[in-house]
Amino acid sequence: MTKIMIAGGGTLGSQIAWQTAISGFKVIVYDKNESGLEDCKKFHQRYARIYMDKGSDESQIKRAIENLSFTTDIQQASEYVYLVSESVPENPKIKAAFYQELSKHIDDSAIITTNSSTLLPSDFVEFVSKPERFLAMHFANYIWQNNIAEIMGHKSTDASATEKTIQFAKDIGMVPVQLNKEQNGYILNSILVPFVSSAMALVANGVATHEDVDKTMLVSGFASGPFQILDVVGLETAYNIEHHWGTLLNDKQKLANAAYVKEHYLDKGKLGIKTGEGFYKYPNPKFKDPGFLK
Ligand SMILES: NC(=O)c1ccc[n+]([C@@H]2O[C@H](COP(=O)([O-])OP(=O)(O)OC[C@H]3O[C@@H](n4cnc5c(N)ncnc54)[C@H](O)[C@@H]3O)[C@@H](O)[C@H]2O)c1
Repeated sequence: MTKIMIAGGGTLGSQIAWQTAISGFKVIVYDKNESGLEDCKKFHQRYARIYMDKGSDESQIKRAIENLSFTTDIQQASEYVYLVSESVPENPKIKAAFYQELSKHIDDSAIITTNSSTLLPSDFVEFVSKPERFLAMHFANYIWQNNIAEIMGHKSTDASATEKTIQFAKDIGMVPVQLNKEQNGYILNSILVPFVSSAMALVANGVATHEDVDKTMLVSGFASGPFQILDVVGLETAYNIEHHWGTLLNDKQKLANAAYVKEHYLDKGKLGIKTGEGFYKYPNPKFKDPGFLK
């Protein structure tokens, strides 16, 4: 059976792993931290319930669980792998170190994909052993309903690696969209990141509360408010993006957004839905109150 390696078992890696396993592939989740693997297994219990609510039967759930294995050993994870999907933190140093380590163990025939939200495959090309088999395959949070896969190569990605990645995306139930050239943030995050970043600026600058920002967008016809989205994304990832791009572009507002999120949320262990609290408290966030939009 075709074996897929998911690197990083956090918010997105856990979802890609589950979706891949329930689609019939053997999946090994590699995480540097034992706690990352434990969290991943807990996320999977939640996804099992969500998928059953969406119509999966018990035998499909059982098969997904049987298809999944977990390790902190990158050498073991790399054996006989057809495709790697990387979801380690949105931090260039961490990703570069991961690719350097992976390159020591992975077979030359494997396709290697990054799920980075805003970085480019060409940022990491020097750290992978076979650049021609390296590209981005970017998923969206809540993979079971937001089933997009943005496929984006760099200048020397082989057409055959791209085609195989598109086929894999289809095989796991995604709608693949191929970009014509590299773009930080692909299509989705080229639009979404400025949206949530502007919302963070309003709150960090004391213009409005996060609740009033969300209320404004919801009453104006948006399906979700930016702070609802940020809690789903996870505030560590939001912080990493604002901090990285703020530093690189010398963008003081992005750095102020990052500092605000760190002080008020990360330092207090409030990382979003995954820890039960971010901008809102779960399972009964304020935006679910009947009077929220009044
Ligand atoms: N959260 C989202 O909504 C979202 C959506 C699309 C893409 N992404 C991208 O996916 C990637 C992961 O984001 P996330 O939100 O899942 O992060 P996360 O913080 O929830 O999970 C990261 C996981 O990686 C593990 N890890 C840390 N260093 C590692 C290493 N060197 N090797 C292996 N594992 C390591 C951590 O233990 C953790 O389990 C980022 O590049 C992010 O931009 C995130």
